[in-house]
Amino acid sequence: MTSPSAAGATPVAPAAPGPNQARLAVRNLVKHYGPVHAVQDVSFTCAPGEVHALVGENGAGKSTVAKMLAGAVHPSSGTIELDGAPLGSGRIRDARNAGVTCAFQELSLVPEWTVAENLRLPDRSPFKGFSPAKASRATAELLARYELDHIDPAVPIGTLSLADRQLVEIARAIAAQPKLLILDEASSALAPPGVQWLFRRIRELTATGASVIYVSHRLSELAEIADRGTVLRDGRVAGEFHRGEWTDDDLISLMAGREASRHFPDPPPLPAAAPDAPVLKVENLVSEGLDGVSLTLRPGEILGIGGLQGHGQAELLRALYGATPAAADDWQLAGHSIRRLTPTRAVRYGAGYVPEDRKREGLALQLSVGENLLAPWFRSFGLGGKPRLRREKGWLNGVLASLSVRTRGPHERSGALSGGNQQKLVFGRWTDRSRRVVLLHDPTRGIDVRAKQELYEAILGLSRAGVGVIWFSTEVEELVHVCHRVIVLYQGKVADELVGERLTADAVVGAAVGAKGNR
Ligand SMILES: Nc1ncnc2c1ncn2[C@@H]1O[C@H](COP(=O)(O)OP(=O)(O)OP(=O)(O)O)[C@@H](O)[C@H]1O
Repeated sequence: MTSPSAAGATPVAPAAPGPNQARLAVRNLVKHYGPVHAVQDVSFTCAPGEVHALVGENGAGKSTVAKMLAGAVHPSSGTIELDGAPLGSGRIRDARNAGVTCAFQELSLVPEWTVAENLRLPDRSPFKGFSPAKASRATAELLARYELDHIDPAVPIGTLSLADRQLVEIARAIAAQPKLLILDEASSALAPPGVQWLFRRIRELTATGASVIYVSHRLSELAEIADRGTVLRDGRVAGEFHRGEWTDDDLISLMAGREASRHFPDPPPLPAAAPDAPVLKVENLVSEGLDGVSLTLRPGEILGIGGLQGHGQAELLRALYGATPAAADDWQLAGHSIRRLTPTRAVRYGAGYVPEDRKREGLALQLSVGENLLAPWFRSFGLGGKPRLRREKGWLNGVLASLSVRTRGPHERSGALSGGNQQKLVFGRWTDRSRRVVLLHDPTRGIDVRAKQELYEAILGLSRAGVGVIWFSTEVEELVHVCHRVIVLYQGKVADELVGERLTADAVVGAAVGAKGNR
């Protein structure tokens, strides 16, 4: 550890590399977007075979650095060198030709194209110039080589789960055999087995001498995979850390610029005996991917949904919101008997939904922050459905402040916000709007540690206000610590229900892989 500080990390930029050490050398990088100083004077290096992490709170500048390395954004000033040759022209093609590939959290795949077509996409793809039949065969071989043979090369990529799309995105970046691979929150949609899959791929790649830039909010992943890392705060380098020489609290404090730590708050107590009428009840719910799920949700209850992605969690939440057709023997939502549910009706009855894919389903990026927060109520604003932001100013500013959304205000275009701050908007629209049931699909995905804490508090706030919460999380710890009760889905069915002493991480993971718990 190079640090003189008690926190175990150096609060200054790393020294410039020796001439033959660095594969990647980033020096004094700066990016301004008009008045926004997204990245200021950032320097770091990455050696061949090294995994270098970039960490920081939402809006700290990680993605902007990643995009400059990938050629998607032109730096305002500073230099980027790969094996001594200049990068940073702001052209993706130049970066790719130099041997840089990337996988982003916000997927760059074309939903309507097949898996095979998407894998053929980048210029440096191994399938360039192949006939469709040959490309399809090559895709199947490539998927098999990367342990992804469960994915059909011939299906449109938009029909896959977010996790599978993420795996394809990563596979595509790796298949080009880059010198430098950039993974920007590429693991955020992956459950533990998917993350281990990714680590296997990274180790194979670094064994060939390739370097990896790894952006993630999941500190446990960094401990396992990162050799070194740079902490960004407000666009600047706040410190550097080395494998095995840091603790979660060190990094969190550096990211936040103050003493901070991660803890999981306990859910508020539920009235023990009073069996309030459930705010939601379904018996034998059947839909695509769901094979007869029954559950009840009490007012104020936080019900976690566990299981590996693809076992019906997304389908369950979508069905309960009326976003996909579903039928049940008995279905009650906030006192309404349901035969057929639509999202409009679900909102009217008091339901809210945070979808899996915030960019495709959750936000209209061209609309302002305020319009996105008010989107579910557009109809109630009368003709044209455009809300008057000024009239809603108090509520809007309250939501933005309570979730610490980094924005210049309700009028800012949502597309200009960092990914984590966009995610907060999708959640924020359901707070404090007389909801009875809120359905959450992995809402802390891509969110930094401090923001997670704020989101946990916001979820607890819903619970205290009597709102029933159904929360699917890929982070098992969240389910175990912050939920009252957890049901684990396996192959579209409830495999286990865990509560009290039985609610442990091992039990959730065991049920997720189909192991029989000891009842
Ligand atoms: N196209 C843009 N126009 C204006 N401002 C932008 C643009 N892209 C990013 N920013 C701003 O630059 C800052 C850094 O954003 P960036 O996306 O790099 O953060 P980040 O650390 O990757 O955050 P997250 O963890 O939430 O993804 C933020 O204040 C963001 O609002």
